[in-house]
Amino acid sequence: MTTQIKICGLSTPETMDAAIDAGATHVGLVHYEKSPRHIELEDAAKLRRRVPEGVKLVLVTVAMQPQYLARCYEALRPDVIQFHGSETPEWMALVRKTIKTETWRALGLREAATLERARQFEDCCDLLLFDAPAKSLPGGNGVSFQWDLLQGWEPFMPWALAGGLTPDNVAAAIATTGAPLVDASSGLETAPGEKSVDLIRAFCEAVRSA
Ligand SMILES: O=C(O)c1ccccc1NCC(=O)[C@H](O)[C@H](O)COP(=O)(O)O
Repeated sequence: MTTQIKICGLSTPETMDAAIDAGATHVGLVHYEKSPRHIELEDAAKLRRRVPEGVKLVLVTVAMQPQYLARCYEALRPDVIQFHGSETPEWMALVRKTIKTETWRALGLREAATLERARQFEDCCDLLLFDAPAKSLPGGNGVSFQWDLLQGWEPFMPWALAGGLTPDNVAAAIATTGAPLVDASSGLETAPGEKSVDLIRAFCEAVRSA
């Protein structure tokens, strides 16, 4: 099974095109003002138009208010809404019912117990994104977590791996966890929020070679 690739935190046409050309299956836009990858809706809508059929646009949100989430959805029509804040299963189920789009729940994986607690999201989202626990930001911190926490875990729903992934460590991450989808952001940047075309290409190549 080919590992799927999400390049997250894109903000320019050049890097969006590079991610798509390099074979990313998912491209992420962060709409969260505290992030160095924050993109305004107007600019996000322009990038949305560069995403072809077959590549999924992921809108990354953090505890967004309902009305504003609806406005963002209308502006971007993302294929996936990623919840990266403290959104509850009830809230996510409501969104999924109302907006009828694929939803992902990001979870900071610090201990094995989190994998059990994750079952509460089984019926209210389509995928669990295991990331490093929140630090200065809810996500996008460029920090890996203990991948061996996932060894022996029997997935009860689709899942993905994030947190500190780079072209140099992603093969080991896949070998350790068997992740069906890998998600990277900071590790593909030369400065906070500045994605590198070369690092995007190298990451996608490293996943394909893993
Ligand atoms: O990327 C951000 O700045 C961000 C800010 C707030 C919430 C989520 C954010 N990113 C979500 C992602 O899916 C990242 O790709 C994921 O956390 C991995 O990031 P990194 O460790 O930098 O590769």
